[in-house]
Amino acid sequence: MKFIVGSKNPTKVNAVKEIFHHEVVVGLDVPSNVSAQPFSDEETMHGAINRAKQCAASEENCFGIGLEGGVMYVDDQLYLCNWGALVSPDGTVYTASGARVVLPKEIELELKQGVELGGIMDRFAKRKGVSKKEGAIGIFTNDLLSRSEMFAQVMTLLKGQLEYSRNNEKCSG
Ligand SMILES: O=P(O)(O)OP(=O)(O)OP(=O)(O)OC[C@H]1O[C@@H](n2cnc3c(O)ncnc32)[C@H](O)[C@@H]1O
Ligand SMILES: [Mg+2]
Repeated sequence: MKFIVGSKNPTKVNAVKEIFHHEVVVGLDVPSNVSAQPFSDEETMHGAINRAKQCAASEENCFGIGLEGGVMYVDDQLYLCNWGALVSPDGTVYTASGARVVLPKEIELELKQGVELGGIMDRFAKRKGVSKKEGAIGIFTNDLLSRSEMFAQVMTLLKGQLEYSRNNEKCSG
């Protein structure tokens, strides 16, 4: 079965390949239909769902996957957040969120001025292409957890939910 991921970002495509390693996995650029820099759990989740639905609709009988990064407040502290969505060929939508990490105040201030986190992170970490490699989560965990590993965890949550619902359908059917 083919898995179409709504991004060409290697951290996302590789995470799906790692978890669905027996399947055909391809990246497809589709719009998230939310802000380039989502600013809440809800907006980030909808970005993931929008991407997954477009991927699932792009071909017959395939799975669509959307992975979306964003930021969200808990009280007055800004966190990095991540969401994933999987749409099965029958149109069922599964969602899961990833690990969160606190973002420093100076990054929050730049984000509030409308700058995307990807660009901010490169300047902050004095590295290039952070969003396509270790990610903000890699930088702020001293490279203990990469963006790809975090997305792989989200994919595990989605795969597990898909398997759970298939097993339960069998039991009740
Ligand atoms: O091509 P796409 O799939 O859009 O990949 P992206 O890197 O832009 O990823 P998102 O749209 O999901 O993320 C929204 C913004 O937040 C940035 N971002 C999210 N998580 C990040 C992370 O862990 N490290 C660096 N930037 C991150 C990202 O670069 C974007 O500017
Ligand atoms: Mg983006």
